[in-house]
Amino acid sequence: MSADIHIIASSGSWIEQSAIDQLHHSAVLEGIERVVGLPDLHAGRGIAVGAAFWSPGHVHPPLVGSDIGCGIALWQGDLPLRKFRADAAERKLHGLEGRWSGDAAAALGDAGLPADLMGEALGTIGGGNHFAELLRVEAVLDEAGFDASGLATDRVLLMVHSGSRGLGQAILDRHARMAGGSSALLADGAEGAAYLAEHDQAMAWAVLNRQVIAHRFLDRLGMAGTRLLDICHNSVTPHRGGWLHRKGAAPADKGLVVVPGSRGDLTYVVRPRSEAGDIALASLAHGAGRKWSRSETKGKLGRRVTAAALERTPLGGRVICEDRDLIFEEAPQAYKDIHRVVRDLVEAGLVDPVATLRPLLTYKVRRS
Ligand SMILES: Nc1nc2c(ncn2[C@@H]2O[C@H](COP(=O)(O)O)[C@@H](O)[C@H]2O)c(=O)[nH]1
Ligand SMILES: [Mn+2]
Repeated sequence: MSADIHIIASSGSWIEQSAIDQLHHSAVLEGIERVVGLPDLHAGRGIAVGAAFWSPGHVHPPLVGSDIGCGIALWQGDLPLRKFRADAAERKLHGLEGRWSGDAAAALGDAGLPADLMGEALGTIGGGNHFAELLRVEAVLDEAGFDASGLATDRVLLMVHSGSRGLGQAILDRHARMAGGSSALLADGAEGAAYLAEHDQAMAWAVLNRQVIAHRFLDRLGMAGTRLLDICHNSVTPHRGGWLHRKGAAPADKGLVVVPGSRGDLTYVVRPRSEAGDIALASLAHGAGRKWSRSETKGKLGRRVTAAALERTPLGGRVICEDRDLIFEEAPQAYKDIHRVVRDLVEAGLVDPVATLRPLLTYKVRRS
């Protein structure tokens, strides 16, 4: 039997057939009863990204994926925007790839995690589309919502997108090996419970990771900061008596959400509508979503654009990315139109936009 599939996107939105095919494959997995595709839907490695899946009694580790707990945190720095200098910030952002010099064991212990749980990777962004980005408020779209958000128009903001690094991958691999052919685990069986316990640790580790990354960046820039939100978009959590898998989907039941476009486009801060009910499985788009795969992007841009040109963005932002392949793979052109994605969420009655944010400097990786 196939689950009910609901896709939230207008007819003009960019949704590839391969992503819809992947939703159909997931819809026949054991115990899956509801599937929702969000406007950032795109094909992933076997499982569509930008989607939510609900089952009354089964948990499927592949529907969360390898980067368990991946998410986005938004911090507000105490540096007044008028004092921000991109050249100085760029000079200061060094030495962030190596091991954190803080007390990882104590930080892990304080977060309720084993003191030796991958302390060596704590506070590192990782590769792919993970990033840390400095931004400022571009426009206030809802005065009352903005006042309640804690955001200020005259401060530098820091957005951190990272996850559980190798930890989530190891958990997924272990359970995939044990499961053999089928990915279904009974949530109240021994193996399901073991996966959920490890998943919860990886979620907590990822939240702590984003916190340490933010502290490292703020510290380098000589700022203090306050965390305004932290939202996981890869998870499986209890929902309406069953289990809700989110694969690249932000929760609509945890307060304000940031929906980033790309390093060359705006980010939206949105307030989920409480009256939206469960039409989207309490989930929202977690970004713009990819329009082109990584290899496609390199091929399409390779001859037309230089790596140096990609170090500056159409909105005047800067990019620190000393990995030549990655700077192409993550080019703004590879992503869908964020304004359209957010408009689809608004038209579906799921969110009210509060503000937009403009990127000033995006940090991906340094080699030295
Ligand atoms: N502001 C920025 N947004 C970015 C950047 N790179 C990607 N993105 C957006 O984030 C989501 C994250 O997707 P995930 O599937 O990897 O979790 C992606 O869909 C883009 O819209 C960036 O450098 N800056
Ligand atoms: Mn992510």
